[in-house]
Amino acid sequence: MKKINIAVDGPAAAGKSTIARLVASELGMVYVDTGAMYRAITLAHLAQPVLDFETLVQKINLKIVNDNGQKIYLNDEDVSERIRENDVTLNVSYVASQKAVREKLVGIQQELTAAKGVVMDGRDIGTQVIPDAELKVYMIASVTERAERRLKDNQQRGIEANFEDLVKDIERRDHLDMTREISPLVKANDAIEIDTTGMTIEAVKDKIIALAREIIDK
Ligand SMILES: Nc1ncnc2c1ncn2[C@@H]1O[C@H](COP(=O)(O)OP(=O)(O)OP(=O)(O)O)[C@@H](O)[C@H]1O
Ligand SMILES: Nc1ccn([C@@H]2O[C@H](COP(=O)(O)O)[C@@H](O)[C@H]2O)c(=O)n1
Repeated sequence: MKKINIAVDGPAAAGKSTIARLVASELGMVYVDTGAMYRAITLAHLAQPVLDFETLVQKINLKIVNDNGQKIYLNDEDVSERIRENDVTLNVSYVASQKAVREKLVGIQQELTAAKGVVMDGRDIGTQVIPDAELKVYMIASVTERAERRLKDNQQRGIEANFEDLVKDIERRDHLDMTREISPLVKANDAIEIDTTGMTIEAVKDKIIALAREIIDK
């Protein structure tokens, strides 16, 4: 069976991580959520806001563990849930726009994908991290559907949220991610766009599995 990498990019709350995790599990591939890595560095920044980013990224110890989903450790502390809280979400796009942060994380992400067999989701995977990925998906959904999904998410996590604020935050983060100077969120020329508005999780997962199998089983 041919080993491939799958890049899944798209705006906030489009469904990337959920689907990428399911696709990786069904195909026996490794799943990497790169947003969690930017969120972990944001958490470190919030703890030491005066530290410059070049020093911060050298000082911190980031560890990703694939154990039936992905866990992320910052200086040996499991921060997988903490990074989803509102203070991190409000600051992550700013931190992710920093050159030193992107250089550090893209380097780690490229090491993780060098041996193939990875489903990686984020904003710049198909354009910057693994431009040679055998399959690239650009996942979108309407802002209202994405806000509804994130609202349910946050409620399940016990994170305070309301629909109108989520619409604003999603639009804010999309704008920041799409207009930043370094590695903006943009659909790769060879990416397949999937609009998941109104699609079930299962239907989206099956669509990507079918696309992947066309390549793997060639
Ligand atoms: N097709 C779908 N239909 C309904 N709900 C979905 C669908 N895809 C994902 N979801 C739900 O939407 C929420 C957000 O999905 P997910 O976190 O995977 O999005 P994301 O694109 O990775 O977001 P972010 O980039 O902000 O981390 C999750 O609760 C997930 O279960
Ligand atoms: N490859 C990536 C992944 C994420 N980001 C930035 O992190 C923010 C949080 O990502 P989520 O997937 O957890 O929403 C995102 O809004 C981006 O600003 C990135 O720059 N590159």
